[in-house]
Amino acid sequence: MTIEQTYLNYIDGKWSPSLTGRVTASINPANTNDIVGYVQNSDEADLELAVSAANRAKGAWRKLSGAARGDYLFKAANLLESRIADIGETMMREMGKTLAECKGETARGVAILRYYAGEGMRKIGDVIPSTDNEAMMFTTRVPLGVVGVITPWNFPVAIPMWKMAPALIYGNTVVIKPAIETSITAAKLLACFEEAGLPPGVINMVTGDGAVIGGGIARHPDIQGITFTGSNKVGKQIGQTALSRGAKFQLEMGGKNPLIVAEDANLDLAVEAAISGGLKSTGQKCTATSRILVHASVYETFRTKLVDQVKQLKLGNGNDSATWMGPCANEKQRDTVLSYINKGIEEGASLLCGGGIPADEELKIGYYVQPTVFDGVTSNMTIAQEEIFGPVLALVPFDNLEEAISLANDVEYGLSASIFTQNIRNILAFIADMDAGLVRINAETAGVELQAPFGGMKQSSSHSREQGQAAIEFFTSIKTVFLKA
Ligand SMILES: NC(=O)C1=CN([C@@H]2O[C@H](COP(=O)(O)OP(=O)(O)OC[C@H]3O[C@@H](n4cnc5c(N)ncnc54)[C@H](O)[C@@H]3O)[C@@H](O)[C@H]2O)C=CC1
Ligand SMILES: O=C(O)CCC(=O)C(=O)O
Repeated sequence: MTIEQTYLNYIDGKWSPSLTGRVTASINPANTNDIVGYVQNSDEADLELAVSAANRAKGAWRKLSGAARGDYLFKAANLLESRIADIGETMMREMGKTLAECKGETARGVAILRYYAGEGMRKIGDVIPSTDNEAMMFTTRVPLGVVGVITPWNFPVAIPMWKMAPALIYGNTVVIKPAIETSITAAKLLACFEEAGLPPGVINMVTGDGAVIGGGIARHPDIQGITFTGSNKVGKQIGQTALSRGAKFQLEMGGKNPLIVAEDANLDLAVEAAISGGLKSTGQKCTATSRILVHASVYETFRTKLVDQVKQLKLGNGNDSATWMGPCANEKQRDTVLSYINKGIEEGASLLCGGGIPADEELKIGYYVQPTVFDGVTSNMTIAQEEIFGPVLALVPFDNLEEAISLANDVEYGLSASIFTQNIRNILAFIADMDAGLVRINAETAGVELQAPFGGMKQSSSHSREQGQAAIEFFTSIKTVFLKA
């Protein structure tokens, strides 16, 4: 059904096959008969070439003005904008979310690029009064050098962009290892930078196995900074490896995000937010809602409305405009989600809807899981504690807001959290006491804005922040200058 193309690594300004001679198929999770293309299954020798190229390019790139680097990013943004349809479709075929979501995310990639292109013209330091009145003291910022970017499959454009664009604008060169599942989408992003004329070696891509190429990035002595989004397990390994050799690292990892529905909430809006925040992208967002804490007085009404609407969600291939929810992104993810559902049942939660693979014959060719809602979930259950990364919602009742916030905080994660209420006291208590890097009032837990800092508390991140102007903190070092005639 497709003309399968082979996509290459991008190293030192050239597209090249891996030295291994091996490729891996990128499979459409909505239809496993559809091979999107083949990507390079590289090894450390390929990574070595990419790091050497980035190392050679870094001196000239950092010497350019921020405005000159910004011009390249503006050009890449225009190219990406002109390819939203193609890149959105490629993303949809590689990881399964709906075409509308994929095109929307690609447009978000354009906006991220333009935002950071503009950053090239903004201030990078402060003047600080010296105790010596004949001296001048100020800060400036310098790039780290070569930055390794390790990205997941759930946001194949936005996450690489919000890491690569600030890395580049602040004067670093880049070696990216995208998730193997979405490496063709990544190759199409790299083509935008190539055609924007970025000098050879400034941006490089090596595709392959996580432990080999991602692990190689973490270990490589010529990579000064590593930025990662993905699982806690891998993030922690990368952090430890980077720390042991003194490299800077930034980790964005999991979430177990609560949505609190207070007794005065607008229940229709809260249901809409629970469905959109919990089930869009098949629940595969680190900001996805996974626990819904509902005041006892509105619990039954909320539960009925929620389940009625979840039952109506249409599953299918993201290329069908009637589809609301696509498949899980890969077989392993589908199996993980199913094993969490089974665990929920074993541990005594009641299944209200969903709970398995859909029966529809046409969905048998993909990694689909029914949108699932559990009732009677208590905080000690696995499904209330661990990140599922799938279309599973757990309902938990509460009697007062203090109890709700305490339940909401009773997990190892602290990424995002929402409350639906009209009560200013509730809102203020939630803002003050909720342990999350992103707190949202009368809005769903997912959906971050590119101009604002993003990151989590507790086990959700390495306590750094990405996006907006916060990105400068990771991608540069401060140099304090004391100047006297
Ligand atoms: N925070 C988020 O947005 C994401 C969270 N996850 C969580 O992780 C779970 C597993 O998903 P995976 O795709 O397997 O995540 P993962 O953490 O294995 O993969 C993320 C990235 O790290 C790379 N990687 C894998 N092993 C590595 C290693 N040893 N050293 C360096 N890099 C390595 C992968 O190739 C990919 O590029 C999901 O079920 C979900 O809970 C997954 C993707 C995104
Ligand atoms: O909610 C969003 O837009 C961002 C989510 C995210 O960063 C993630 O899932 O990794």
